[in-house]
Amino acid sequence: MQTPNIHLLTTGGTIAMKRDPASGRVLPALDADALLATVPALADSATISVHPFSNQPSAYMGPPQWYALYNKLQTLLADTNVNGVVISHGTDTLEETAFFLACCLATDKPVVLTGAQRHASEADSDGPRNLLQAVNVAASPMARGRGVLVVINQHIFSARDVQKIHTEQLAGFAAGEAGCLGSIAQQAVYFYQPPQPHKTLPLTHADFPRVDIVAMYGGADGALIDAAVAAGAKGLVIQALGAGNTNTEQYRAIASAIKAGVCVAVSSRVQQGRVGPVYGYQGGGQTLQELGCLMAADLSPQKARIALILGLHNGLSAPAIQALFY
Ligand SMILES: NC(=O)C[C@H](N)C(=O)O
Repeated sequence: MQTPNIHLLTTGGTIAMKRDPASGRVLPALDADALLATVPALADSATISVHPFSNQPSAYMGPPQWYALYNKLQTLLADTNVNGVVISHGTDTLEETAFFLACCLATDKPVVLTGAQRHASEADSDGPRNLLQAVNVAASPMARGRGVLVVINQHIFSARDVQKIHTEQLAGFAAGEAGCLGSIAQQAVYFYQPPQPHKTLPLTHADFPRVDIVAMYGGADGALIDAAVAAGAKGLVIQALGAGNTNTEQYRAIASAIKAGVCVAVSSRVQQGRVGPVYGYQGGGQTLQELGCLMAADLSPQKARIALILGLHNGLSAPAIQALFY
């Protein structure tokens, strides 16, 4: 059997960081070749070509970097000899990059993101194992047609549902009620469900509208919502309470944001479950929906923001953006 051809696109993150002995700081250290060299066993699984994209913390990723990554992936995936792509990435915003790409990359080939919770100078860093497992998934014919995947700690997640749930533990990612799509054991890849069809949105240009996330909390007022509108936000995601609730002060600020033409989506600070028009007191989800707010289903605020950015980027109507959240 022919060895699969996998492209490894390196972006940085803890997987490529080490503690600098002089300063004691954990900093980017491994370039793409050095990262590849941390896993000699990769050569048994695939023929790998490395593509350095960046070497930075994932906190430095955002729409311009996601767009550049998307363009790079379009080129790599067009190569008919390539079986799949692995992207090494910091874990802090890994789910955002994965979701952005999942929303717009139209490909049947596996695109798999991975990272590490422990940096490369820790004796028990999880980076090499995660990288090996990500390559095994990208090389697996069973991973085709499943969109963008995330592989961490022997689990395979969909980009839509995965979330970082622990700051340090190796089992730092989960997918809430949706659960994981599959797992890896002794290098063998298992999926628990058949691939689900999903739609993608084209990226037509490099401009992405400003969309801010504003949190609701006990005693919050509308000042940050007003500030986001004044800063030029075209969209806002409210990180609401519970099933999508705010208070009177935020309700009033949201009403004036909508009047000013800003598209407002409601998400929740609670990690699992959906938002909806449940409560009818002023600021409750029902009253926010009556104002014209969209309900971001079970998407986290950071993913609802990406869906909103892409919906506005494509000039979609409010109902079409609402449909994107599902
Ligand atoms: N574990 C990690 O990769 C965290 C790191 N700060 C990053 O996201 O770049």
